[in-house]
Parts: sequence; structure tokens; C-alpha cells
Amino acid sequence: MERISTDICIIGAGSGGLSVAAGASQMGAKVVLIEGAAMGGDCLNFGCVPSKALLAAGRVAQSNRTGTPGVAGAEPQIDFAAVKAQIAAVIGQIAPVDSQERFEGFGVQVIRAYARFVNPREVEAGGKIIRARRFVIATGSHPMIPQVPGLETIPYLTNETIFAQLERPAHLLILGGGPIAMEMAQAHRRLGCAVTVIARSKVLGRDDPEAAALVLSTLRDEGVSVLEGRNIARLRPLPDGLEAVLDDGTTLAGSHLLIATGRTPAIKALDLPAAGVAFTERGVTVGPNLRSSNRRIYAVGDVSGGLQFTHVAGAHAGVVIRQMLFGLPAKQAVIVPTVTYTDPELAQVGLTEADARKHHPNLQVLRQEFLHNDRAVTDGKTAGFLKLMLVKGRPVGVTIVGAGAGELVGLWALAMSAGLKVGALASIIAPYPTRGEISKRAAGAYFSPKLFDNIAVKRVVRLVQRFLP
Ligand SMILES: Cc1cc2nc3c(=O)[nH]c(=O)nc-3n(C[C@H](O)[C@H](O)[C@H](O)COP(=O)(O)OP(=O)(O)OC[C@H]3O[C@@H](n4cnc5c(N)ncnc54)[C@H](O)[C@@H]3O)c2cc1C
Ligand SMILES: NC(=O)c1ccc[n+]([C@@H]2O[C@H](COP(=O)([O-])OP(=O)(O)OC[C@H]3O[C@@H](n4cnc5c(N)ncnc54)[C@H](O)[C@@H]3O)[C@@H](O)[C@H]2O)c1
Repeated sequence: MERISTDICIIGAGSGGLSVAAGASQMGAKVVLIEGAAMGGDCLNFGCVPSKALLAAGRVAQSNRTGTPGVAGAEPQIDFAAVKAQIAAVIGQIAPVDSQERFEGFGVQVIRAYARFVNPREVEAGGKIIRARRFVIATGSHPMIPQVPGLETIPYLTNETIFAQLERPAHLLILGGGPIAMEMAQAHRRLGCAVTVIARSKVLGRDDPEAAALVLSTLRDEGVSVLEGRNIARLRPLPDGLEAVLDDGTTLAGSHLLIATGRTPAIKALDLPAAGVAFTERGVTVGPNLRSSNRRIYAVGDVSGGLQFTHVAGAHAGVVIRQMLFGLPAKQAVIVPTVTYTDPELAQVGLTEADARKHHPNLQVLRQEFLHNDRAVTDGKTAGFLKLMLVKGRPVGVTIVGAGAGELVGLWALAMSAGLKVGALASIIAPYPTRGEISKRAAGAYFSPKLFDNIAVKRVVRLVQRFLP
């Protein structure tokens, strides 16, 4: 068996593994990158990229359908297979950035095979034994498939198969109530499918309830049927699809079923016990520095058991590179913005109002409605709000729901990471008319009562006016 010796061996070429490989190799380390399936991992092939491309097609369909006063809407002609071909083209357009050729150009040795540890210092992949000074496990996650009687009799879809589904589902049943369920529900509904979401608890349950309610009501207004607090008791195949019997006895017939009930870490094939790496059902057990119980082995991205986002996996790469290449201490960032790309978008950074109230008795909550933003009015997209959680004049959390919320939250992530006071945001000059003015106005609202409802200020102004020439 061929033996390879290297500085860093990375298992998994998704968002996390590729970021580590690109950074470490370009800074001079000898890197081996092992990928068992497609380069780019979930985000490129089965996650962020295809889901956002599908949502983009749905957005165009919806805007054609609704029109705007003076511009008549009309039911769009949708060629579902062509939409899927466009999604494949979008993936193809981004794929070169994640390609084997690009990484080989950085000097990375890429092995296309599944890897498993054979001992605490070595991995086997594709008939090769790789010995490395440091390993990075970046194997991501798979859809978690719940135990539902009869599921094994249904050819169900997951995020790994739905984007290759060429025929339009007549009635898509979606099990789950997280971001995957909501994004896929809206995209499919707008592209002409009947959609029913079955969620065992409240949908988008980790988000601010008021913001989640706005997303939910929009989906319902568009015709998505959302059943909360329900489980599927059993499933059975029908000639043209499937039948789901819910726990309250309701029967639903659908043409297709999408499972979107959370994720399970991709650790099975790794033989972690052989490497002395501790793990749970959430993934590899790591400390804030992402180091596992084997001090030579780190874990990044979805498999490390924390937040499961591409930008988190990318940020993890910086944390492990600092330690592996320079021997410097580093730990995971705590301020992480997240966005659900429904229309309206739902963005969050830091604490939600409910969490902030638990931790900060002196919390101040300020709010700006999109309705009072001129750009939202001119665009006819006035549904939404920004909620700012402040403690002693510093933001501890921001929730934004509305058109373009994802583009607005970055400023607040910067403010919080840099420990800025709200005055820094209030003093920005935001171009008019942009949605960015919502952030400035929310920050300004902190000072309004101090300036406008303040008797001392009024007295000073009157006094100064008496003496000014
Ligand atoms: C439908 C959907 C939409 C999403 N949308 C967003 C979004 O809009 N924004 C966002 O930030 N996040 C989004 N995510 C989450 C995002 O895709 C993940 O957080 C991200 O891909 C995690 O990166 P990763 O590197 O940890 O894992 P992955 O990208 O999954 O990469 C892991 C790689 O490891 C490989 N691998 C696994 N086991 C082995 C092994 N033993 N040997 C060799 N290779 C192995 C896999 O084949 C895979 O290529 C979405 C996810 C889904 C499912
Ligand atoms: N816009 C984005 O950034 C984006 C989009 C999609 C996915 N993601 C990432 O992918 C992760 C996985 O997304 P997800 O939506 O699959 O998972 P999730 O864990 O966020 O949500 C799972 C949902 O399914 C429900 N559920 C679980 N078991 C169920 C069952 N048996 N019956 C009915 N409902 C059930 C849960 O109550 C929950 O609402 C997310 O947490 C996120 O990190 C991000």
C-alpha cells in the first residue's frame, strides 16, 4: 500500500475542508485533501447553492404572478425541468472554485475516496495510508431520517435528491419545520406545486416568534399549507404517490415527500474509535478551539456539532489554521449571523429578544418597521421589522425580517464583533433611499428620547438661542 507523509490531512472537501486546504496550502503547508464524493460538499451540490437558485426561480415566478399596480401579473409558464437545468448550470458556474484542479494548483494532493482512521496518526483512503502531523475532520452531515412507520416503502426525497428531481411534484409533502422545510416549501409553491408542511413543533422554532410568524403568514397567504405540532403516524405508497396518516388521524395524499427534519453528522465511515476521537450523536466532540480528544485531530463545520452553516465552516477553518500552522491559540467566534432565505428573509445575529431577556434584566428593545422606510415603500415591500436588543447602549442581538434582511444583518454583525456602541451606527450616513436606513434609524431611536423628549435639552436650546446673534 502506498504511504504518504504530510503536514495536514483534511477529510472532506466541502465548505470547511476546502477553506482549510486553500488557506493552509497557500501559506506553505503540505496538504492532503480526501473527498469521497463530489468536490464542494453539501453547500455547492445539495445545499445553499441549489436551494438559493430554486428560490430565485420561485421569486421570478411570484413576481410575474402578482405584478404590481399598473403592471398586470399573469400566471407564469413554468418548465420545471428547465428550472432544474438552470440549477445545474448555476452549480457548474461555481464548481471551478471548489474543483480538484484548482486545489492541485495550490499544491494540494487530492485523493478521491472515502477515508477512515486506522490508528491515531494514520488514515486509509483509496488504497493509500496517509500519515499526518495534524488531521482535520470536515465530513459534514447527512439528512437525519426519522423513524416513521412505512417510510421504507416510499421513495422519499431529501436535500441530496430533490434538486435532481426533474418532474414537478403535484403535491409536495414536507416533513420538518426548519429552514430547509420553509425555503423548499416557498420555492416549490411559487413554482406551481401544492405544498403541505408537517412540523412536529412550531416552524422556525429557534427564531424570534414574531419574525417567524411573519414568514409563516406569508407562506400561508401564498397557499402553502402548514400543519404545526403534528407528526406522521404512518405512511403508505399510493399508485400516484403516497398517503400520510397524521397522529390526529388526518389523512393526506401527496405525490412526493421531502424529509427535512435536521441533520446527522457524517462520522460512520471514519472509524473514530481507532483514532481515539470522542464523539456523540451530534458529531465529533470538540472544545472552543475545535480540537478533539486526540490533540492532533481537529473537526470543523457541520461534523463538529455546533451551528451548521457554510460561513461557520469557513470561520472554523481560520480557527484551526491559526493553531496548526502557527501554534497560536484560537477559538470559535460567538457572533454568527444567520439568514433564512424565504421571502421575507429572516436574519438574526446575537441574542433573540427572548434569550436576551433571560440574560439581561436591563435590556432595552428598539424596533423599526419596514413600513417607515421609503425604499421599502417605493418597492412595495413594506412587511417586516428590525428589532434591536441593547444593553447599556451596546447591541447584544438583532432580528431582521423583511426583504433584503440578509444584506442588512452584516452591519450589525460587524458592530457586535467590534464591540461598537449604538452611537457608531446612528452616526453613519446611509444613502437615501436604501433599506440600510432602517439600521441607522433603529440606532438613532436610542438617542431620540434623550434629545427630543428632554426638558434639559430644550432649556439649553432656548438659552443658546437668546444669546446667538
Ligand atoms: C438544503 C440546504 C440548504 C442550505 N442552505 C444554506 C445557506 O443558505 N447558507 C448556509 O450558510 N448554509 C446552508 N446550508 C448548510 C451548509 O450546506 C452546511 O453547513 C455546509 O455545507 C457544511 O460544510 P461542511 O464542510 O461541514 O460539510 P459538507 O459541505 O457537507 O462537506 C463534507 C464533505 O465531506 C465528504 N465526506 C464525508 N465523509 C467522508 C469520508 N469518510 N471520507 C472522505 N470524504 C468524506 C462529503 O462527501 C462532503 O463532500 C444548507 C444546507 C442544506 C442541506
Ligand atoms: N438559509 C440557511 O442558512 C439554511 C438553509 C437550510 C439549511 N440550513 C442549515 O441546515 C440545517 C438543517 O436544516 P433543517 O431544516 O433540516 O433542520 P433543523 O434542525 O433546523 O429543523 C428541523 C425541523 O424539523 C422538525 N422535525 C424534526 N423531526 C421531525 C419529525 N419526525 N416530524 C416532523 N417534524 C420534525 C423540527 O421540529 C424542526 O422544526 C439548519 O439547522 C441550518 O444550519 C441553513
